[in-house]
Amino acid sequence: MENFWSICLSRFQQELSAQQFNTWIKPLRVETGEHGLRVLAPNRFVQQWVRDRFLQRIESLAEELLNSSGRVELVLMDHVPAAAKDVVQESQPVSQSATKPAAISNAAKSLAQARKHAPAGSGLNPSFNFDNFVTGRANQLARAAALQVAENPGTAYNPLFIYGGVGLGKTHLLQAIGNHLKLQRPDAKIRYLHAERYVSDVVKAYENKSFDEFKQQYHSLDLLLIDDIQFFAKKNRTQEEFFYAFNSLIEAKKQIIITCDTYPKEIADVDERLRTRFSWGLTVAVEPPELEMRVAILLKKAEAARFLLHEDVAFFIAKQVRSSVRELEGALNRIIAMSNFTGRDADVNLAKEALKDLIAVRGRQVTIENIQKTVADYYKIKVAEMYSKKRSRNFARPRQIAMALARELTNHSFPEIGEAFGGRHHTTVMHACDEIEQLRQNDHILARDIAFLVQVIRD
Ligand SMILES: Nc1ncnc2c1ncn2[C@@H]1O[C@H](COP(=O)(O)OP(=O)(O)OP(=O)(O)O)[C@@H](O)[C@H]1O
Repeated sequence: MENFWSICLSRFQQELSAQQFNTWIKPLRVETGEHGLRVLAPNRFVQQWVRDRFLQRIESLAEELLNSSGRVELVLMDHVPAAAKDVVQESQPVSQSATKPAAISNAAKSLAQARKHAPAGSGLNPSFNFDNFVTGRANQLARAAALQVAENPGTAYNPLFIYGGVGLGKTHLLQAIGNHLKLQRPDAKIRYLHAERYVSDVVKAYENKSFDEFKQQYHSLDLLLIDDIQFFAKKNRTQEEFFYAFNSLIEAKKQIIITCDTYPKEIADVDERLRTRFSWGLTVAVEPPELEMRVAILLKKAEAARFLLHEDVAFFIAKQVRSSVRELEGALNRIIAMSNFTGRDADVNLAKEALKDLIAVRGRQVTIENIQKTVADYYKIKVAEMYSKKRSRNFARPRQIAMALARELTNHSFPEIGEAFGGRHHTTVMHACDEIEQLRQNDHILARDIAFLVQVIRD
């Protein structure tokens, strides 16, 4: 079953955007049910969404890979007593087994009871915790702050704002905080949600004229964990509601933790008063992990999957996949799947084969031209300024960054890079590389920009 699911995950990863994959597919779990495959969703929202959009695909994968009839149950994962769980399956007609109406209504009652007495729907996924979060230079500050907040919610840093590129562990940390507090204080009202979910809750409250209920739900939390807040862009009504929720929670010394793909001041199309508030507490970055940390992550993930990963293979993967931990996981899953299906030992040759598309794409994509274009786009200047002699800082700095990235991400020599930048002398390129390296150490915004550019260039 584990093999089947890891293949499904890598298929979905290829077919969906990172955002969709992360939000809808990643939180699912699978097990063997009475009638075949059973997929568990962490909450009703995910359940509904997956049923509407992805269930058919999961069924066709089950048919293809497991030779099964393709029937898949889709049920809720947690907080639901056994009797009530049946109702969830029955009332959402994914499972076809018949239950008498009286049994349904009894079980429905117990579900309602369970909901009433359970802490506010948490949206937490217990598989993300501090123990399985690998720490290194790239994330040690973020982890320390997260742990501190999990230990002292509402008093340490409020809000805690975690930002960084895609697939670098922001959601993992957010969930780890929720799970940690849940263990310490089982009665705490904790809610994890993706910003898109908040937007859709606002829309629903609007449609149903149920803002009082909406407010009651959010303003009474002890811990609000909200993921990918950049999704609030241009959603004015959502921003307004969040502004009230934010003020009310902070005033009551309830903890808020926010993740975002960028630094608070730079979130596009979000009201200034919210952006300012996001920086009230502590803002911490997660950066792409360095080589040794990538290896450590791979070894940890392999161990969790009970797969023997040789260290040389881990180094091989870590050298190929540099930008995000999600990609690292995807690469590892491919290798595990290939090794399990062919019965071959997972050595470097097998890894090369399993990752050959990825290696080919990477090799093709990273060119000096691509770097120049990406950096120019990012800084909103013309690509021609990469070759021009203009010395104004607006052009010179992006040009230097592009040179440094060309050195870092391609095998070109200093003279070749100089040539590609309008025939500059190789010492100019060397100087640019040194200067950018210095700046990266001291200017965290620039370091963040460069980390982002590296991800885009490699993707
Ligand atoms: N330091 C780490 N140790 C162990 N696993 C990690 C680490 N960082 C990330 N991961 C894993 O990588 C995957 C992607 O991480 P996560 O979803 O938290 O990224 P993210 O930063 O929230 O991405 P996005 O911006 O796309 O939402 C997850 O499975 C997570 O468990």
